[in-house]
Amino acid sequence: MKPIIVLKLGSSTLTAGTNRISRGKLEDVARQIVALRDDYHLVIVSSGAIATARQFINIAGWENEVASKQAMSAIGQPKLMQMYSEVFGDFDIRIAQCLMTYRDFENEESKQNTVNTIHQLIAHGYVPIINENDTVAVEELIVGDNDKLSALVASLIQADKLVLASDIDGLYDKNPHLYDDAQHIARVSNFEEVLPFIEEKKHGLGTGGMTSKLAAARICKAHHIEVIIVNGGRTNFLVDCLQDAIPATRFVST
Ligand SMILES: Nc1ncnc2c1ncn2[C@@H]1O[C@H](COP(=O)(O)OP(=O)(O)O)[C@@H](O)[C@H]1O
Ligand SMILES: N[C@@H](CCC(=O)OP(=O)(O)O)C(=O)O
Repeated sequence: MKPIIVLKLGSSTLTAGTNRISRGKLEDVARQIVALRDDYHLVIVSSGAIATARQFINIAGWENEVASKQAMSAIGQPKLMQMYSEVFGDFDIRIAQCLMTYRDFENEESKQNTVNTIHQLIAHGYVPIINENDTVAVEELIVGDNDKLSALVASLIQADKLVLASDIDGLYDKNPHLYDDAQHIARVSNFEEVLPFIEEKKHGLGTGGMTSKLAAARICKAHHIEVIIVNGGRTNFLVDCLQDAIPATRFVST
């Protein structure tokens, strides 16, 4: 079997900084999958269900509370998958949807069923697109942004690499949004050294930020999976980061 790359795409990458899912970004990802598919199997962990719902429904009257977000996710998820299907279909990429929760990683039977499903899909040339099942679990809605989910998926299916698309070129020695003199970090081998570098701009609920990306990298390190944080706003970001052609942060898995 070819090595597996798990690619995590968050809402900010998928919307390309706008309030709509960017078909241009989906095309960019599709083109890269085509470029890589002789060498790798691709598995996508995608947020964006709520962002998709926002562009289809009049959100006035929908409170910004967890239950409303769950309902919006249920509305947006099939529309998001429709967009993936349309755009990826133009590139002859077939897709499948898997919805999961953290609890599925605690149950041996669920874990085995998940592995079987994903391996069957990739063996038949399908790209699994995974999101949290927001109807039955709300962990990522409240505290995360699918970073941890993507790390659990990568570990479970014994992926070769996890690529986390961010809104920034990776990790710096301090938050560049807060400090002009922040220095980029290309490689990390020691987590304890970099933890103090994280200083999130937003506080409270609803942001994963670098904190959840480091948590994801920590999970993967235990399974010897390389993690790369790259700026998903760059065109061709996945292919380029694999070739070390753009700035990114690699967490070496030795
Ligand atoms: N040391 C750091 N280096 C880089 N980014 C940092 C750092 N500390 C905090 N951050 C924040 O993490 C953000 C990237 O995390 P990401 O999960 O992609 O974004 P978000 O969850 O905000 O959509 C950056 O935009 C930045 O605000
Ligand atoms: N699962 C939900 C939300 C996950 C989430 O918070 O992700 P993100 O919007 O990338 O911070 C969705 O697809 O909209």
